[in-house]
Amino acid sequence: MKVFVRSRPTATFAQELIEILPDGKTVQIHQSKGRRCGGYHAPSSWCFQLDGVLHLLSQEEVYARVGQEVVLGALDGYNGTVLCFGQTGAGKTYTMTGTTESYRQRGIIPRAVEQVFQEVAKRSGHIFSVQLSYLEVYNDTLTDLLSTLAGPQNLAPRGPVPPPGPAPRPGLALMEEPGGRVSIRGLSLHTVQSQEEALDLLFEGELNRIMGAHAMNNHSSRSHCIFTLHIQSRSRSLSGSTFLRSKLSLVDLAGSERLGRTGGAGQTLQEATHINKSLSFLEQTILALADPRRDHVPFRQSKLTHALKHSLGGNCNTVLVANIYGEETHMDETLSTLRFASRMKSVKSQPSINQHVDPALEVKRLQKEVETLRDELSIQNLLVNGGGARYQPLSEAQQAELQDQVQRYLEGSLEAISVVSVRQLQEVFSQFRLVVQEQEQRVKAKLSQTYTLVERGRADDSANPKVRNSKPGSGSVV
Ligand SMILES: Nc1ncnc2c1ncn2[C@@H]1O[C@H](COP(=O)(O)OP(=O)(O)OP(=O)(O)O)[C@@H](O)[C@H]1O
Repeated sequence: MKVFVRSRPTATFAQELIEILPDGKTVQIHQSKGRRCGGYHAPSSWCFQLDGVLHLLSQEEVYARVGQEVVLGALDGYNGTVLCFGQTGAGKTYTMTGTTESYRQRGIIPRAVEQVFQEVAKRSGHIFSVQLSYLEVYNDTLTDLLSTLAGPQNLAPRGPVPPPGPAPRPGLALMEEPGGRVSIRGLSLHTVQSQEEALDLLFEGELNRIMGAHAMNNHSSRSHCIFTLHIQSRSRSLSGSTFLRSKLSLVDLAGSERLGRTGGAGQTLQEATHINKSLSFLEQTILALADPRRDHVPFRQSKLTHALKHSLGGNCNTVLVANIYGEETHMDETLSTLRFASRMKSVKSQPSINQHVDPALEVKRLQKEVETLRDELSIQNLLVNGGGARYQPLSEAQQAELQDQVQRYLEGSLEAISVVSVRQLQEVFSQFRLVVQEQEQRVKAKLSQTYTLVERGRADDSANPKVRNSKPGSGSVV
């Protein structure tokens, strides 16, 4: 897995405590004097090796490092996930969605949508279909952020067909299918044809997200959100029945909070408890995934980890952005975010292309192949074993049938002529000869309306040019 660290810009960045090494990939944390970590005597420094430190980089630069490759992979049929993780207020939503105040500050999701549609326009050799869904996990409950827009046709086609009339909004449920695949029953899928349509849905979903204010962020996400693009593509040139289907999941996790610091009470406190609990389950899951001796990974401990089962490792290209707020007062949170990041880095994934076969098209293809093989076999039998059929002339009806086939073949309405005997083969060839002769006659007749046709090699014409006008607007052709 790829892991980056992004620091939120601040005038009071703790540069003595957070050292970014010149390789741009290593962060060293130095202990401040007399400091203890979590009640223990902490070592004097920690070193974290990552894939990149995104310090004071613009949204565009962050996208180029974090998002571009994963999006290209998704268009090639690989599942991809980008996750933002970190303490509250460290810049996860800014990284993932950006701000609506300025177009330049748009985040990974709108840029990924833009790149997907740009690539779709470039790849004219493929037919693409793009659908999206937007899921929220709030207090361990799943919510469809786009359910208000979902017609019954958009709901995942599982379970009994709903009765006509306004669709009741079913609760979402995580379903584990026989092959271990996790799907979310009831989550609406929306087909989008353009970047604009996709962004409209993103903003609609954003409006439905649960946000709250607390001492450290007055616009804090109180839930985990998973925006997913479902991409399907089929080659225009290959008439085969295979197609590619991939999922690009863009995940904005709620931030970990130290309850005393955020000053929450009542609902905010309850939310924070849920957020911290689900993040701690996420850490346990990552720990298990990173440990090759563990054969059980506790994905089902929480809705968040269960929903992310196929987005963490497995056959997916996963990138984590660990957001930190590099001020001295947040050193404990920074340290724990970096620890999470380095655990995530040791999780192995094996990205593989998601190729599928369309069963209906595959049956048609196989039926056609069986027919062709049967025809070839009967010709082979006739050629090898002989047999009376070869010498029997075709009946008039058989000849007419073949003639009709040849005509339709030449017009383009018939893909192949069906031939099962040498006699028929000969008849097809003679039909072709007839067609060519008729064409020749027609061309000659047309030319002689305008030109005088002269035979090549005639003595009195030997000095003639090949085409000679005999009257204005006409000539002769050799
Ligand atoms: N790289 C950055 N550049 C400019 N502003 C930033 C950056 N990162 C974060 N901010 C600003 O910091 C504030 C908090 O960021 P944001 O809401 O993204 O944090 P968060 O990690 O999503 O918090 P929470 O977990 O509480 O939802 C926002 O006003 C955001 O615009």
